[in-house]
Amino acid sequence: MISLSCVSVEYGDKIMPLDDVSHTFHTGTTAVTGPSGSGKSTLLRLVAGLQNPTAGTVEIDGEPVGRASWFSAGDPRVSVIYQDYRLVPFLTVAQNLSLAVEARGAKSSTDQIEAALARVGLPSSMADRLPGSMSSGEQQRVAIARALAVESPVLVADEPTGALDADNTARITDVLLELGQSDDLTVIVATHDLSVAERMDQRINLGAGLLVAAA
Ligand SMILES: Nc1ncnc2c1ncn2[C@@H]1O[C@H](COP(=O)(O)OP(=O)(O)OP(=O)(O)O)[C@@H](O)[C@H]1O
Repeated sequence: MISLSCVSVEYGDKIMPLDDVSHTFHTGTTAVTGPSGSGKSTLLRLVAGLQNPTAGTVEIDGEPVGRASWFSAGDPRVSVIYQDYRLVPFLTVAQNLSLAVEARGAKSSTDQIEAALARVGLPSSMADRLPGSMSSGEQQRVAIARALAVESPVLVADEPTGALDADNTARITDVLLELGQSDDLTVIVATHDLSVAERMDQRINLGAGLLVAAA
């Protein structure tokens, strides 16, 4: 359970995308929608511990999210998935996953990497491919597998289908839904795509600094 209590974020020039927002995210998938600039990415960064709120608190299971600093890669309980995948282009799929695991101070194994790939529907034969030789949808699956390999209970995905066609959007949405339903993960997805948002278990909408639960 992720709790935001009275959270505000103010940037310079009095830009205040989040103004005294409180919300609880439960296991399963939640879509965060709202117009461009409404604070969706800001909200995800707060949950991931990549940015501190100006006011208020963010907690995961009652423990504060790690304070963001130049020395921190964010809260280890949270993995971030980006629209542009952010895979290291000169490392194989397996090496990309190992790097993420080892950056968190753990040891990676072939079994663990193949299991993470299988959970997103990729065969182990893809482990030795370079990202550039894969389709956009496959690269996004690798990025999700990387997030799974580090075994974080929380996934935040910032426009994960923004660069994908309709078929791949549907497939990646299937993967995220499956992770929320069968793996008991808390998955928060910022999206402009209402076809993605509609399929999530819960939806919230941001606008004018406020957060409104959506149907
Ligand atoms: N580091 C920053 N410094 C100053 N202003 C910022 C910073 N980061 C975000 N903002 C501003 O805060 C507001 C919210 O930005 P954010 O990226 O969270 O919105 P968003 O809903 O994710 O937008 P989009 O859908 O276009 O990605 C915007 O007006 C943005 O310009």
